[in-house]
Amino acid sequence: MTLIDVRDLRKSYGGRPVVDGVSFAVEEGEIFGVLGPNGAGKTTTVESVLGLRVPDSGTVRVCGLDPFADRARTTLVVGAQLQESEMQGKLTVAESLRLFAACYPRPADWRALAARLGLEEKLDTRYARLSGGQKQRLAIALALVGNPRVVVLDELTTGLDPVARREVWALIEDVRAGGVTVLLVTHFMEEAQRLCDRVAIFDRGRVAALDTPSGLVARTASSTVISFTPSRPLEEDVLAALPGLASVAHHDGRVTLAGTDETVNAVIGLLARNRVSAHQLRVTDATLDDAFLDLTGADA
Ligand SMILES: Nc1ncnc2c1ncn2[C@@H]1O[C@H](COP(=O)(O)OP(=O)(O)OP(=O)(O)O)[C@@H](O)[C@H]1O
Repeated sequence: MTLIDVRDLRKSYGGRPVVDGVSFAVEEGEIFGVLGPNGAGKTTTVESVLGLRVPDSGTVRVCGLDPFADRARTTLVVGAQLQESEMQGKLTVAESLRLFAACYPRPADWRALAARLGLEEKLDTRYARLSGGQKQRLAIALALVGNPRVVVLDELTTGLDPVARREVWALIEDVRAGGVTVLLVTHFMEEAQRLCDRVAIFDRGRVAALDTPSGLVARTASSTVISFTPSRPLEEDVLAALPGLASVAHHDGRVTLAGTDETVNAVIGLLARNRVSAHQLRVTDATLDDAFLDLTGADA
């Protein structure tokens, strides 16, 4: 069942299109990632899904509701952690969670949620006194406290340390196991690769590619990376003639080739024929990072 349906969404600011015909559908129980360079239109899109921005044209449905026209009902089924949010500085963590829980007919147990997000020691701390990472955890807890069917998380783990980031990933996996559908905007490739069932890569207001993380990686010209230190230098034109080769790099006597399985087999044959031994030969799969760069020509 489709829970988020976005069709031909368009939005311009000052005559400049920033979302330029975006379409995608998120199925129930999915963790759907939205990736893209800065300014690609990700936040504008997800805030349209939340009914916080009015698109110029196109349609958005969340759990069958129009999030703008049906704002009140939408807020009961959709939780959100926005890229930037602020609570009243004097409210404590417990007060914020109680306040939000009171807005929903079927709230989660906010104490358990606070504990899960490592906030139990901070329940009596005022918002203004929380660290950036603690504010971020509270924002995630507030997104989940209404027991939503869909949760939209914009830069979920920005500002969290690596340990906290992994804890939050485990929490999101639990949330999904509980049947919640997740729309996740992220700049962290590892996060997308680890958590997301499917990913839409945004580029200049459009969806440049939409697939599973492994499907996106498989599409890159350089799906395999081979690196080794040859016992003697190999001729550049011989390397350049390798089948399936996407790129060659040299660093400190080490050769790094990006290519395909065919390239790996050809390199092994080449080394054997030339009686060149390869020290520390490594063959690794390309990552979502490589796919992202291939598709957008930009860094995340
Ligand atoms: N309210 C606004 N008024 C004018 N321009 C805006 C407004 N909101 C966003 N933009 C512009 O729209 C473009 C897309 O912004 P958006 O925040 O959707 O991108 P993003 O992909 O989420 O970027 P980031 O990764 O940096 O968060 C940007 O160029 C931004 O400057």
